[in-house]
Amino acid sequence: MLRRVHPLSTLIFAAKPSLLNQVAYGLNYMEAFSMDAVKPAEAGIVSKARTPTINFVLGGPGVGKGTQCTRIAETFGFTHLSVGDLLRKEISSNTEYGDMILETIAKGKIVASEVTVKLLKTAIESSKTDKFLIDGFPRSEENRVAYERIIGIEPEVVLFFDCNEEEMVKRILHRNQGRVDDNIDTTKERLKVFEAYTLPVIRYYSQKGKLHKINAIGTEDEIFEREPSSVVAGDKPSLSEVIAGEELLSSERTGRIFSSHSDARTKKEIEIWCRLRFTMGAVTHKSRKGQPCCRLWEETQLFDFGFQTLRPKCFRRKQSRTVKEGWKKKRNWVFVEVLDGSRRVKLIESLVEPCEGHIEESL
Ligand SMILES: Nc1ncnc2c1ncn2[C@@H]1O[C@H](COP(=O)(O)OP(=O)(O)OP(=O)(O)O)[C@@H](O)[C@H]1O
Ligand SMILES: O=c1ccn([C@@H]2O[C@H](COP(=O)(O)O)[C@@H](O)[C@H]2O)c(=O)[nH]1
Repeated sequence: MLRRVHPLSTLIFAAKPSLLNQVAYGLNYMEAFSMDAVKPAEAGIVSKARTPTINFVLGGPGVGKGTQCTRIAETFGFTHLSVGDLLRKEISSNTEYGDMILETIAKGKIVASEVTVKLLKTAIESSKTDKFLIDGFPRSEENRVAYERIIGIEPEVVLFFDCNEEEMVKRILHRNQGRVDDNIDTTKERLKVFEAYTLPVIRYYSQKGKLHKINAIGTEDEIFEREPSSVVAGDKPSLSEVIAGEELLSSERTGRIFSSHSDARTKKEIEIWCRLRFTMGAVTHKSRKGQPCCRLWEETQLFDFGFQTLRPKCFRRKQSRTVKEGWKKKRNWVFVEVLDGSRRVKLIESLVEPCEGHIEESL
C-alpha cells in the first residue's frame, strides 16, 4: 500500500500559479507539471481511523459511469464520489478555482491534479463512510501519480466501462442536464483526451491485474446485471466466451452472479456455490482454505471475485496480513463464476474436498 505523509496544502501552495494555469489550460501538463514542485505526501488520509477502501471507476465520456456508480453505491454500500461533480460544485460555489475549472471543463481538458486531488482528499476525509467509488478519476498518469503521492491508498479494483464512441456521443447529446461540456465540440475533445491521457491509466491498472472491464453497451439494467460478472481482467476472454457451451449454468443464466446461494437455481449450482462460499468464507483461521483457493486461481485463471474483493491480494500464496484482511472483507462478497464446464466441476471438487468442516455451516 502506498502511504506517505505530507499535507496537501504544501502541494497546493508549492505550485506556482503560472504552472497551475499552464497545467489547467493545456494538454501539455505532463511536461508542464513538475512533480519536484510537489513534495511527496507523507500523510495520506490522516483523519480516518481505518484506511478507506477505494475503487476507481473509469471509462470514456458519457459511457454511463455515473449512472452505474449510483446503482453500485446503493446496492453495495459505497459512497459515490464523482470528481466531475466535485469540480462542478467548485464552479457553482464560486471558489478561487471556479473560473479556471469552468474554462477547463468547457474545453474538455483535464483540471490540474493539485485541485482534483485536494477536493478528493477533503471529500474522503469528511465522509463518515470508508468505502468509496471514485468516479472519473484518475484521468491521466499525472493524476494517478499525484494521487499516489498525496492520498496514497491503493485502489482495490478499477472498473472500466467500455463502449464505442458513437454511443458515448449519443448518450452525451441526449443527457440534457445543462452541462457546459455537453456539446459536440467539447465531446470530441474529451474523446481525444480520453484516448491520449486516460487510456494509459487504464493500461497501467490492467498490467497490475486490477482492471475489470465491463461492456457498457445495453440498457442500464443489463449493464448493471452484467457488471461484476462480465469482468475481463487483462487479456482474459470475456465471460460469454468463457462460459460458451458450458453445462452447469443454463443459457438464461449466462453472465449471472451468485450473489447469494439463493441466487443459484439448480441443486448443482447451490451445491457449488455453498462449497465455494464455505471454502472461501466460512472456514476458520488456519483451516488451510487459502491453499485450494490459490490453486484454483493459478490453475484456471478463470476464477474471479466481484469488485469488493481483490483477487491479486487474496490469492497471494503467503498468508500475509493483507490476505487475512482480504478474507475478512468477504462478509458481503460477490462470487463471480467464470469457469468452464466439467473441468471446472472436477477442479473445484478436487480442490475443495480437502477442506475440513461442514458445508452446512455456510448456509
Ligand atoms: N446504458 C445506457 N443506455 C443509454 N443511455 C444511458 C445508459 N447509461 C447511461 N445513460 C445515459 O447517458 C448519459 C450519460 O450517462 P452518465 O452521466 O452516467 O455518464 P458518465 O460516464 O458519468 O458521463 P461523464 O463522463 O460525461 O460524466 C445520461 O443521460 C444517462 O442517463
Ligand atoms: O478527475 C477529473 C474529473 C473531471 N475533470 C473534468 O470534469 C469534466 C467532467 O467530468 P465527468 O467525470 O465526466 O463528470 C471532464 O471532462 C474534465 O474536464 C477533470 O479534469 N478531472
